[in-house]
Amino acid sequence: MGDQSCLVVGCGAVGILYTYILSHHLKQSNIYAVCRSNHAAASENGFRIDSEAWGQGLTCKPVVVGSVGEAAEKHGRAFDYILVCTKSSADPSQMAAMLAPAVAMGSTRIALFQNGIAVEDCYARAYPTNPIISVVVYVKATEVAKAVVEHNNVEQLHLGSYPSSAPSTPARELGDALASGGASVTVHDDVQTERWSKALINSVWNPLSALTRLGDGAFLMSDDGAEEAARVMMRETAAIARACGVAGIDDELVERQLARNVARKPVGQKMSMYFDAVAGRPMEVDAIIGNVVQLGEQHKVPTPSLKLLYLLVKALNNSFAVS
Ligand SMILES: NC(=O)C1=CN([C@@H]2O[C@H](COP(=O)(O)OP(=O)(O)OC[C@H]3O[C@@H](n4cnc5c(N)ncnc54)[C@H](OP(=O)(O)O)[C@@H]3O)[C@@H](O)[C@H]2O)C=CC1
Ligand SMILES: CC(C)(CO)C(=O)C(=O)O
Repeated sequence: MGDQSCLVVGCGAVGILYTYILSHHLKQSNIYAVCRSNHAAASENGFRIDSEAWGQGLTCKPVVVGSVGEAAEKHGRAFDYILVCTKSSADPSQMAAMLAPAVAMGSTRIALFQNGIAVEDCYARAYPTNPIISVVVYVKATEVAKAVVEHNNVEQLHLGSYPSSAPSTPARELGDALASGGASVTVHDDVQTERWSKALINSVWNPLSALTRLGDGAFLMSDDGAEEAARVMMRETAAIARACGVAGIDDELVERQLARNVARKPVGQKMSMYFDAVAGRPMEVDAIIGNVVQLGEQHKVPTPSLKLLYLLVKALNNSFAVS
């Protein structure tokens, strides 16, 4: 991948972390970063990361652009890789269409560094002959100032091709590049098990965090019935995963994931949806819970608790547009 080119779309917390990682492997002049609100700061100073895992004051200077079109024009040809690191709160089909000037049909590898379920679908539909790489991201990182990211010591990526029947080489090669830059990477033949394993957490705890404004531990302390309510919703997500044919998502895994929340009593962790909610920003409602509920309906899985959680968080999201 050394001489290859990469376009990063969505240069917030996750985009900046993995631009930095790739800058160890690719020439910085071959890495283009589409920046919006942090365009001025990134153009002037590049990206800066303070990480408990990797060190303080880390920097990299990709080619900063304001749009995908500008990137394609400056680069003069399509990119070998596109990393999509936006939140999937906007219409994903619009985001997929937006990539077009930078994509060589059939060859540009499009990697989605995003939370949620079925986030790959729009990209696979828009670019049916391109390799799509699904990336499940475990980090805790925040853009604390324009183009400056704070990252704790958690970092783990799970990669796989989408659909899982597609050739695994693109995911393996991107995995090798990220690992050689210092990321912790596991490449899977079927990454959907990892996606759904994380969805057990995100589909339940992100909406709970946004609606209650509590960390997971504090939610669990709020009532004797809180743990059972969370378990029921996580089990509903697991049942949908199984109905979709995803292996390894059983109630034992639900208990292992729930144990992490329980261990964080009495305060715990607030999820990304909480931070979007308090800022009144659009939340990743469809990707994180809406698509899960929809798949449940398609497969006729009864999910009364998860559906109620979805309706509540969707209404909260709508309130940001009207208030
Ligand atoms: N941060 C974390 O710890 C984790 C995040 N994730 C997931 O990773 C994904 C990215 O999250 P994160 O990095 O935190 O999000 P951020 O909000 O920090 O960054 C998103 C970036 O995307 C940019 N963006 C949005 N739309 C566009 C667009 N149309 N064109 C160009 N840029 C755009 C935003 O620009 P602007 O500032 O102008 O809005 C922002 O810079 C999400 O799916 C999230 O759920 C997963 C695990 C952990
Ligand atoms: C669960 C967590 C914190 C993991 O990174 C996350 O994905 C989120 O907050 O959306």
